[in-house]
Amino acid sequence: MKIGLIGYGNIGRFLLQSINHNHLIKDGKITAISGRNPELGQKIADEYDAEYIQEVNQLIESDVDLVIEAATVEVVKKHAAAILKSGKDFLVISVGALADQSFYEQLHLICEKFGTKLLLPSGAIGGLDILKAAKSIGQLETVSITTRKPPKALPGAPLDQETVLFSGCAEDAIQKFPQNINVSIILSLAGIGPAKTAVTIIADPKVDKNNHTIEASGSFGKLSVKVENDPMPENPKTSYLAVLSVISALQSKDALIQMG
Ligand SMILES: NC(=O)C1=CN([C@@H]2O[C@H](COP(=O)(O)OP(=O)(O)OC[C@H]3O[C@@H](n4cnc5c(N)ncnc54)[C@H](O)[C@@H]3O)[C@@H](O)[C@H]2O)C=CC1
Ligand SMILES: O=C([O-])CC(=O)C(=O)O
Repeated sequence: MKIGLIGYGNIGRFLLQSINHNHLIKDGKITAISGRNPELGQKIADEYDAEYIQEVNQLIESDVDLVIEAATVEVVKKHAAAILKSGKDFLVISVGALADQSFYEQLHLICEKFGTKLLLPSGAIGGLDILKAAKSIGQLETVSITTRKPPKALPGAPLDQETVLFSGCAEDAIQKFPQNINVSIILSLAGIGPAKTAVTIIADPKVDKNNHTIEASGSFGKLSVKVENDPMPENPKTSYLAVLSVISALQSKDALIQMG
């Protein structure tokens, strides 16, 4: 499997190391990378024996079988449709892009028509299988996520006191924190949607991990899951579990939610 990668930041670099150097994906190799900084891109491409392609449009025309996005919500919004129409599967980590229901449905139709898959790994959270089961024929009534991170992991957070930065629905949370609360959107997709999923974001100088607590209730009973994530060494905003979920999705060529 030839893989194209968009973004060579924290997650992208970890994937290059895991896949191209440590051979963690059987028969898989990142053969092309695309990103905004050509000088750095070429250097990283050389280091990992890949081709540097500046424009995503050219990556779409290349011979890769699967594209991984490890960049931003905006990149997904801009390129998802064209990637899936080109016959390539698309694995998205900035799942916040799918908060817009009409965009999500549009991609679903493209996947059906072009026989491609949108792969959405569980990212920095878990427990989504329970939500999916709970709503299969039962009633899933409430779903919430409380994210508690160190101030340095959240934009605009005061450094010295516990502060609630956001309280509202996932749809609004991802607008305000597009780099920090993608987890609320994968949770919404597995559960009751971004308008009904409750989100609280707390900056807490007393914690050193990225904590996510998910609570849900419905005809199945009640759910409570807390994950205390170690941050990535080079980007405290991102939890290590997020990149592990990408590796896991690639290893099984599967993901929690698949369209198409
Ligand atoms: N689903 C989840 O649970 C999680 C999702 N994320 C999301 O994953 C994404 C990547 O995270 P990190 O690697 O930690 O971030 P990062 O900031 O270390 O790397 C992102 C890279 O994307 C590049 N980039 C920005 N705009 C681009 C464009 N238009 N075209 C190509 N490259 C572009 C940047 O230059 C940077 O190198 C972020 O959107 C982050 O919010 C992060 C953690 C958990
Ligand atoms: O990595 C995390 O803990 C969560 C995160 O940044 C996101 O969902 O965007």
